[in-house]
Amino acid sequence: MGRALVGGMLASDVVQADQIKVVEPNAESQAWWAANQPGVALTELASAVPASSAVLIAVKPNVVSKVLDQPNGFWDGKLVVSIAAGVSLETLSAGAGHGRVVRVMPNTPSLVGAGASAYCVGSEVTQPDRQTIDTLLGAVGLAVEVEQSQMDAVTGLSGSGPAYVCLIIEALADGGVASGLPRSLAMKLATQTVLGTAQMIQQTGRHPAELKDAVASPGGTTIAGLNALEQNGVRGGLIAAVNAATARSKELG
Ligand SMILES: NC(=O)C1=CN([C@@H]2O[C@H](COP(=O)(O)OP(=O)(O)OC[C@H]3O[C@@H](n4cnc5c(N)ncnc54)[C@H](O)[C@@H]3O)[C@@H](O)[C@H]2O)C=CC1
Ligand SMILES: O=C(O)[C@@H]1CCC=N1
Repeated sequence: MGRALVGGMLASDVVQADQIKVVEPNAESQAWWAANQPGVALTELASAVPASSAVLIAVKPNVVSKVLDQPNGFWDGKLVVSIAAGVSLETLSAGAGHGRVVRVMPNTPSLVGAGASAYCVGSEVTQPDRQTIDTLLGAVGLAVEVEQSQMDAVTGLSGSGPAYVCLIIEALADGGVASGLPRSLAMKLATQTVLGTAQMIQQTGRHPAELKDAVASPGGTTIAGLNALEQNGVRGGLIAAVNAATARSKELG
């Protein structure tokens, strides 16, 4: 996720590579950064943080406290931003030793500038800090401020959502193959159908139910397909997916 965010921010020109330092202990991942983002410096936490105004923590949730556990005063004056699922503002504040902390839930389409991020802020976050966050996240897609109480549900919906949509696209393509289309054509058509439908909903502002009804001719093909979806519980399955991921985000916290 850190790669997607940095990649999207660099592509949008909102930051330059020489403004970013990456701390990454894993050798394979270091090699990825060197090969794919050669302008970004790889360094250690002890030298990166004192030279920076803001820090983005993009490690697994159970590693956040370990990263924050540094000598007294280490995080003073730094805007500390975490994207870890379930890790609360209170945990971030306790670790950083101050309330200038931000909890973000981004998603992977940030890599192509089409992300959806929601964030909530700690007690000492200033208006300019908010603008910094809006600028950085806004450069890679939609950025909205929410209440912390909404963060687990955001995680279950938009944070995990790209995986659900990938599964749906893959399954649509499988259906095309099952019905006789070559794999590459089926994948192209499935992907463009999901992209185009999302754009149509966004640009027309019309309710998905209305746009769905407009596709379904009486006695036609679409209503036969919709009937199969309802019989197989697709609607309930997606609702259950968001609920399960929301519950897991609560557990991680
Ligand atoms: N993958 C996703 O779509 C999303 C992930 N997130 C959050 O982003 C965080 C990272 O998730 P992923 O990118 O999926 O995991 P990942 O395992 O791909 O990335 C974590 C990275 O942290 C590095 N790391 C481990 N210990 C470290 C340390 N002490 N200092 C610096 N780096 C260290 C690892 O080597 C690895 O490269 C998680 O907290 C997750 O909840 C949030 C939104 C979406
Ligand atoms: O699966 C996860 O835990 C992370 C958080 C949201 C998306 N990926």
